[in-house]
Amino acid sequence: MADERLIAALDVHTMEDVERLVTTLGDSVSYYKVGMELFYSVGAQVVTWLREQGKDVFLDLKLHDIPNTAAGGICSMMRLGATMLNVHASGGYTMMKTAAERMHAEAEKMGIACPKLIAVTVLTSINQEDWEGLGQALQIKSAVVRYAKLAKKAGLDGVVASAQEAALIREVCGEDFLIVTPGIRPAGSDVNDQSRIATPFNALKDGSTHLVIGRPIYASADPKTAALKILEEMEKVK
Ligand SMILES: O=C(O)c1cc(=O)[nH]c(=O)n1[C@@H]1O[C@H](COP(=O)(O)O)[C@@H](O)[C@H]1O
Repeated sequence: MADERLIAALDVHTMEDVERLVTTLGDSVSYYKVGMELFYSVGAQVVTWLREQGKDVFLDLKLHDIPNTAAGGICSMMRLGATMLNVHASGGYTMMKTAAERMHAEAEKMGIACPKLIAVTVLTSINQEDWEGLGQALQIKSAVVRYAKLAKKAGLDGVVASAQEAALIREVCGEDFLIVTPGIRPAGSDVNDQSRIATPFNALKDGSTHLVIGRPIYASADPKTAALKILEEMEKVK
């Protein structure tokens, strides 16, 4: 049966691929992530279709712009009916706060449920070397916690962060804060382009509330069995 903590990433670019994967996974997955590859290819119809199948949708378009533009983009995404949306925390406190306030006001005006708004901290593909190459002086962990605190202060519901920072974020941002974690790799699977990775078990144990998992499921020869194995591992942390 589905576990709402699992968000399967639909990193494909046709509706046929989406329909095939969602049908194959059936009741085992109830929450999907639509990212830029799919959204830029097929548009809003994928969100509508997933909602019609009774699925929750994390619309991951990682907005990063001036406050007015990012807030307008978030409101447009909200009108599509997604469950969760995101911006980059590096867009700054004012951008995050403006986006959250406008989203809440617009949801109230429309009389619809407000989606969760979360902030991407430091991408899970970034390692310490990449990070220093950007001229960043803080350790990645310290930067992630700083971004998480800013996101919380700005009124966001949580962050995207690796499992390696989850325990610290939980300590600083409290129990209700969402920690959505990509870079999940079951033991023995390919790391691909990720850097700060963890197994499903360790991520949940360290405080992640949701696991975003792409290739270990959709690129597997048998996606349903891969998902069921991950769900079995997740069951061990309740
Ligand atoms: O916002 C995201 O979802 C995200 C943030 C991040 O820091 N790292 C990251 O991998 N992601 C997304 O999570 C998914 C991970 O996919 P896999 O590496 O294939 O499991 C991809 O769709 C990424 O776009």
